[in-house]
Amino acid sequence: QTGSANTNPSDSADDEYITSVSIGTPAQVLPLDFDTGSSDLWVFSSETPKSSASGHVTYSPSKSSTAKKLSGSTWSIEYGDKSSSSGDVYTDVVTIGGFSVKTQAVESATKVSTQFVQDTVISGLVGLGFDIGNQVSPRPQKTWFSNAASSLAEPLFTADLRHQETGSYNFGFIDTSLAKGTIGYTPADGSEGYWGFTATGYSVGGAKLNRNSITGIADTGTTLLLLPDNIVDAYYNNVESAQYDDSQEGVVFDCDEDLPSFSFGVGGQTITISGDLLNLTPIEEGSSTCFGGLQSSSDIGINIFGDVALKAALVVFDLGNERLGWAQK
Ligand SMILES: CSC[C@H](NC(=O)[C@H](Cc1ccccc1)OC(=O)N1CCC(N)CC1)C(=O)N[C@@H](CC1CCCCC1)[C@@H](O)COc1ccncc1
Repeated sequence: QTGSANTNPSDSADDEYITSVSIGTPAQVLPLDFDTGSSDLWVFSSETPKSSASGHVTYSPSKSSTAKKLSGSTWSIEYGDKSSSSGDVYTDVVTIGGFSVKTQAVESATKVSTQFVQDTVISGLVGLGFDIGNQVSPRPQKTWFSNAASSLAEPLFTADLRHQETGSYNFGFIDTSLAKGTIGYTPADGSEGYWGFTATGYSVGGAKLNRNSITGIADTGTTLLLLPDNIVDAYYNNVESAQYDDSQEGVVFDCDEDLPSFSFGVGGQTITISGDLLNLTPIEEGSSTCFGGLQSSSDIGINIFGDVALKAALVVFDLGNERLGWAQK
């Protein structure tokens, strides 16, 4: 069996990618953010304070004949951007891209932080990280993919995120036609719950790859490419107008600059992110100052190959072989 779901950028900055998910009987369809950087499936629900839930699609377990309360279970999660949510837990049928998991832990939010209240394009997250990262207590729950893996044709999924275009998450199969290059595989480290891996080197503007390895995570739930300061500096030294903007908390530059590409090596392949994928958006509507897609990871303590990097590739999250595959798109 397999599943295939379309995913769409949330706005002109490709800030988030939104995928429709069906929960319960009859199906309640919610727009969710698939996040390989976390391991909880949680949703805005009938238990979320009305003031917080306004503008969001919500899940009502009481309207689902297959919903069951997981009594005594609670959850609480905080993300890298300091957003947070918490609540209690139900199990229900969850269908993604035509594939159904009958008894999936659906974490219902009784509390959400301001960022989530304001972010009305999504009604929650589908964590696609490793089960060890699940935040339900007293008994941690499995992710939707972990529950699905044993019934899928192959225990893997692929992410094909695109700039201002519809992309896809495919489960149980690899559609190699989505990629131009060969898929290069490298071991994945799931010990922290993330999809950790090591890139073997990098280069700016099409130069030869150096051999400075970068250990980080492949994270669909993070917008930017977040790397060490020395790499960020080496990149922006090539951008005449680049400067650090305190209010934006990042490097900005003139929108009409021709940005160099950024390449990294992984699994014997070279993934090149074109300059225009690294020029995210004007810092404000109509501004001629743009915010960079490559920013520093120094205050997070972990390097993150987020959507800016993932958009350049077809990425295979291969749980069965504990490996990550990357192919140029
Ligand atoms: C340094 S992880 C920062 C990252 N959150 C982002 O990437 C957000 C995403 C967003 C949210 C709302 C509107 C627009 C964009 O976007 C930005 O932070 N930015 C984009 C816009 C830009 N102008 C400023 C910077 C993050 O916590 N991801 C987690 C999932 C995320 C949570 C928030 C909702 C969307 C999904 C997750 O994968 C990684 O969890 C951790 C990473 C490291 N240790 C702990 C947790």
